[in-house]
Amino acid sequence: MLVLLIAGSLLAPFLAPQGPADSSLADAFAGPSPAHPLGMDSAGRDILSRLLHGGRNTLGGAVIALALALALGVPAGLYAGYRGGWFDAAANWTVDLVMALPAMVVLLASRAILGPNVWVLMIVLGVLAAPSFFRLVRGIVANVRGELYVDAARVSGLSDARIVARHVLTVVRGPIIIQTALVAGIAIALQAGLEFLGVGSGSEATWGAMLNEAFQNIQRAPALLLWPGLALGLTNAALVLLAAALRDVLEDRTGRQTGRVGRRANAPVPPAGAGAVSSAVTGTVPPPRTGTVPPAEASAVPSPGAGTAERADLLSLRGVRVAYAQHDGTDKEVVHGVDLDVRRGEIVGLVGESGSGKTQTAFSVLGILPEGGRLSTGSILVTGREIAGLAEREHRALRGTTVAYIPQEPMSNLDPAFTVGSQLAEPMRQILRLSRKEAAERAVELLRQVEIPAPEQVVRRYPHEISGGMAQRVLIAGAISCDPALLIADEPTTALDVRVQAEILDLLRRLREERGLGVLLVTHNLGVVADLCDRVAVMNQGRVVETGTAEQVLHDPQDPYTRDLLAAVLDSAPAREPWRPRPTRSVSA
Ligand SMILES: Nc1ncnc2c1ncn2[C@@H]1O[C@H](COP(=O)(O)OP(=O)(O)OP(=O)(O)O)[C@@H](O)[C@H]1O
Repeated sequence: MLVLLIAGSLLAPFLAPQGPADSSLADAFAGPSPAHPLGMDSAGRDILSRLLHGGRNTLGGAVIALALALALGVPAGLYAGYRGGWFDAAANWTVDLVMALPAMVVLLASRAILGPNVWVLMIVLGVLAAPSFFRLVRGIVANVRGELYVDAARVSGLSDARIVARHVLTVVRGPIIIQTALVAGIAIALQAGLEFLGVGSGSEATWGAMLNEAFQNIQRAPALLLWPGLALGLTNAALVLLAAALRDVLEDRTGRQTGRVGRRANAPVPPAGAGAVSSAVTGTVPPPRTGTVPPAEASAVPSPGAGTAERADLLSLRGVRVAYAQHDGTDKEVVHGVDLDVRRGEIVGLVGESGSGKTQTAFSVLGILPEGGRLSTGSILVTGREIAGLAEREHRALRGTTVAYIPQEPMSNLDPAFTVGSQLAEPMRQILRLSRKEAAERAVELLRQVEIPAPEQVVRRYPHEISGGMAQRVLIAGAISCDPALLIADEPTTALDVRVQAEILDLLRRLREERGLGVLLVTHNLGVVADLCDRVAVMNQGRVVETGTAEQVLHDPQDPYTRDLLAAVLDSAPAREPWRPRPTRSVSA
């Protein structure tokens, strides 16, 4: 539609039956005829000709306003955002000043001073619109400037111009295109508004001037309003749709690039207040952050070929397949029919190299597959109950109470705005319906259970006041707070130093013994498996290639992939002596 409107305006001299100002008073208000398909206006001018020529002026004016706004706003925003310093301060000050001016008043004043010329008004409008581009670009560039990859580019010797062209422009280009479409719509509407109010030049045909003229004759020939109104409405609608479509395309592209990391359940908790916070702490993992419930589980059906071997009492997967919908309408399967069992009181390691499908398998049990992902077929029994195909609401009720989750990065899963105690207490108040006092007491008790010294003080601390190891214990305390039967731990020790890792593994072992918990431990660390797990399932490329007791799999691997995995462990180096403090030596001269 935009292309049609623009082409019609550009080709106006060839398409229009006559000049926009040619009039024949005898034909005033004449209806449509073969020579004048849209009829004549109050001065006997051909409406079609005025519409086409008016498009030239209206759209041309908007192009001038836009070009000026872009030329002023974008380079200034790039420079200010990238360099900062005095230019940034001065530019921000100027922009604040311009934005504080009421646009309509400035336009009216400009007309009084510079004369009633529509092009001049569009130049003034361009200056007034430039700050919106400046702010948009400056904000994005200032963020990108702090990214590690920009530092890396600087360190590798790239010039500033090259860094801006390569790393910065690619990020701001999308928002600029969207903003351009929106500002174009605003420029057209403002210009038409000015003409309608009679503030424009009046001598040139524009859609606004046509509206003005039609409005003056609304009693006599209301149909005159139709054509300029339609042209303005369609142009603005087309621009808004274009902006929306561009945003969808560009967001989709960024989503595809970053979606996987962004949607991992161990990504930072969104700033959604205590509810979201507490869910991370309890292991009641929040639903996918994209805001849409995964269509996933609803369509899952136990596969006919699901294995028939005896199924474990706590967690039992048969023939579980996870697939992601692709943009071309096809499905990409990332987990291809996994069978897995965890019995009560058992710790099962799910091992495999990065990308082998461990997390996708765990997420399918938790019902938190990222957007686009779904459990396509398979059966998942949790404490004997089939949860494949469960609605999101029912799945949520299971999380925390029956299945709890311990994420990988403890610090990013605690909200810096709340104390440890309140983050632990909130879910217990909601799920277990404990009073504030009972929940606070139980939070202290839980911290004691996970061997945090002085728990009465720790509950009052904020996450930045505790260590990474302590934060992981807090998350474990949260995970067991609502007494689940199954813990799913995703690389729970990866972010911790070796000594703390060993303590956390001891803690998991003790919890299993005391509470009879079953644990599914997602890891690629075979040392952790050897230390902690009773049984192991080895995954490769979305399939379980070997299962067995930890002893069997680690000492007598049957599958070539497992053998490769074990061979890749650098264990031939002699173990270091345990660390001991050195005896103090006296230093003699
Ligand atoms: N949102 C997604 N869309 C499409 N494919 C995905 C998505 N998330 C993961 N995958 C694919 O699923 C496969 C398995 O990923 P998964 O996260 O389960 O691996 P993993 O074994 O847990 O690896 P890691 O140890 O690195 O976390 C990978 O090939 C990955 O590319």
